[in-house]
Amino acid sequence: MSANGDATKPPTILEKIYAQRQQDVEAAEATPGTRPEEIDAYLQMGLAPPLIPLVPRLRTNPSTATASPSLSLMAEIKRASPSKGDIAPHVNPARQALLYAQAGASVISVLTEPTWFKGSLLDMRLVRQAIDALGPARPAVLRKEFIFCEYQIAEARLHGADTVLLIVAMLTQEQLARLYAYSLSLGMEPLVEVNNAREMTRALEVGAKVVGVNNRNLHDFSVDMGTTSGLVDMVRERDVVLCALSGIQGPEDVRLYKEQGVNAVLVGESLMRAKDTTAFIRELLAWPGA
Ligand SMILES: O=C(O)c1ccccc1NCC(=O)[C@H](O)[C@H](O)COP(=O)(O)O
Repeated sequence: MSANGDATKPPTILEKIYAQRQQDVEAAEATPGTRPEEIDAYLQMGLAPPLIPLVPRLRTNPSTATASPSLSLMAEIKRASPSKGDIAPHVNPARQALLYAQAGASVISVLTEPTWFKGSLLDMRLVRQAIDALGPARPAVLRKEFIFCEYQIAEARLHGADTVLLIVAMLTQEQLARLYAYSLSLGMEPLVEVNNAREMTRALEVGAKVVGVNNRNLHDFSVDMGTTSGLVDMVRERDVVLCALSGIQGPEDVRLYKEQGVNAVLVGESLMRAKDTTAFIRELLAWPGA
């Protein structure tokens, strides 16, 4: 990842996370049992659990049959974050995922970064195991990570992810195209995250079918809910699922996005802090009978 272009400036949070994750991945790749060739061997043995495809899953939710347009929920397991510190450090991710799934979430997003978000691959694996009991209508599992290499994608697939996050701001166009293609080769349509028109153009150039616009600027933490609204026109005539990510706090945010043609919302902190998760999801999405 290129630094912020000025060696005299302190690194941004995204640059710090990226540097730490590089060290973490190097350590995992050097550890007997989790070396890249071992992960590949497990995948080739068919040990990764079966996938469900992301796009059809995102096009289905409790209001699909009745409401037009309808909007899907990507519900996040988020123990902590760099901007807010601890949010729900002691959450049981499997139980939380079941609550999300039973309330109608199409995707469960699991932050697996340990240092700032207190997440892990074990959290994601437990989420997958818990929702497997729901059968083929289960939500898809998203590995929410800072991905820069094939290893992290292979690891995600082995541990039960149906999709992975690719953050355009972290990757060169060559890396983005390569990792997008690699994820597809494992059967996973990635969620490609952008924050401005230039990044949206890059996501569309590699053929992304699911694009998330992050309302949070990952360099300075500022949240601008208009970021997603400002990019809707770039995908209006395309076969792209457009998702609004970050900062969503209540039904008014969701209603506006739905009117503007946004297809899904990804919600973390406000879901983790909700006293009654199911009631909050009902209120947020206004799904009939959900
Ligand atoms: O949440 C942060 O503080 C953060 C900081 C730096 C990089 C990524 C960050 N969050 C990851 C996410 O994308 C959010 O967890 C996700 O969009 C949900 O956001 P929210 O609903 O605002 O919790």
